[in-house]
Amino acid sequence: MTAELIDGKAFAANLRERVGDHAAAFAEKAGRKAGLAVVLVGADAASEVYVRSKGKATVAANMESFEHRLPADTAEEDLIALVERLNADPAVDGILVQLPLPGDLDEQAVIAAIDPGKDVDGFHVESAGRLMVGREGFVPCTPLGCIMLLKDRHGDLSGMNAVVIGRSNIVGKPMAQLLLDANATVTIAHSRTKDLPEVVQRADIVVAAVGRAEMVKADWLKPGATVIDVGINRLAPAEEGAKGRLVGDVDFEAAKEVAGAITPVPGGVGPMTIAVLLRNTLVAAHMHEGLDPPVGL
Ligand SMILES: Nc1nc(=O)c2c([nH]1)NC[C@@H]1CN(c3ccc(C(=O)N[C@@H](CCC(=O)O)C(=O)O)cc3)C=[N+]21
Repeated sequence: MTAELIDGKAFAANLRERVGDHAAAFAEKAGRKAGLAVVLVGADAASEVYVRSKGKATVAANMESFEHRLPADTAEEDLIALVERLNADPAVDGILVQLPLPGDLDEQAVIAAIDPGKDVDGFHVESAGRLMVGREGFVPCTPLGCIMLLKDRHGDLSGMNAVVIGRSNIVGKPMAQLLLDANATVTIAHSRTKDLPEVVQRADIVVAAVGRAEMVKADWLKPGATVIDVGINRLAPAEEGAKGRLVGDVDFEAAKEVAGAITPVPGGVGPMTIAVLLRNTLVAAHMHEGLDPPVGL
């Protein structure tokens, strides 16, 4: 058996297209475009790539992109002062501070400075709290993208056994909450979990978000399971000067012979993250203008 590929890239392109249409309508109504500010501290090469592709996708979706690049040795108070300026700027609907932050900048302190109404990453404690208690708020982009893919494939997730591997604040924990809200039976596994293969064996849905290349093996999977691979790991290049291959947290080649459906890396969850970021920004813009957020995005 060969698993169906879950084409996150195509799903994301479709979502970006719909966001773009709604964003054009928003600009007509509001007399301004929705705006996303991205703050990059330091010059991490991978972060540069993400920030550039976010900027391009933002403009392509009829929104305004504001990029702020600060040196790696920026003082925390200066970074927070920038966030506060963006909070006060009516052209900015969403603020994303690219993580991880270099040096000993306190990520929690910086995120806490973001106006929760502009927290399109969903990383603020207010956003996390709202998600946990079931109130409206911004949901982190990667897990929201994953649940969109799962609902698209399965419709109703009620009663399904879901195993989330990883317990980060940005993926594992919100992912588990979203699955719980969808009435799945949820297990969160992590580095201290005993007999992970046995835990994964019971799962109808596996979400792998550990950040370890090809860690999840095919023979752990229940045949027919749906596998969402959040990992983006670059393997060491075979030859000098070459770029290493990008792989997920799942041993894809073997897993696709057991799974019912699986996301590839690249082209799976990654593109969804950016599409959902644009979606969240457009929702924020509607709220800032007192307009009803677009339905069905
Ligand atoms: N505050 C904050 N918010 C973030 O959302 C955030 C962040 N910090 N820091 C870095 C991570 C990483 N991230 C990705 C987004 C898109 C792809 C993506 O589109 N990946 C492509 C491949 C890209 C490639 O070739 O490197 C894919 O999977 O097909 C990957 C990773 C958002 N992040």
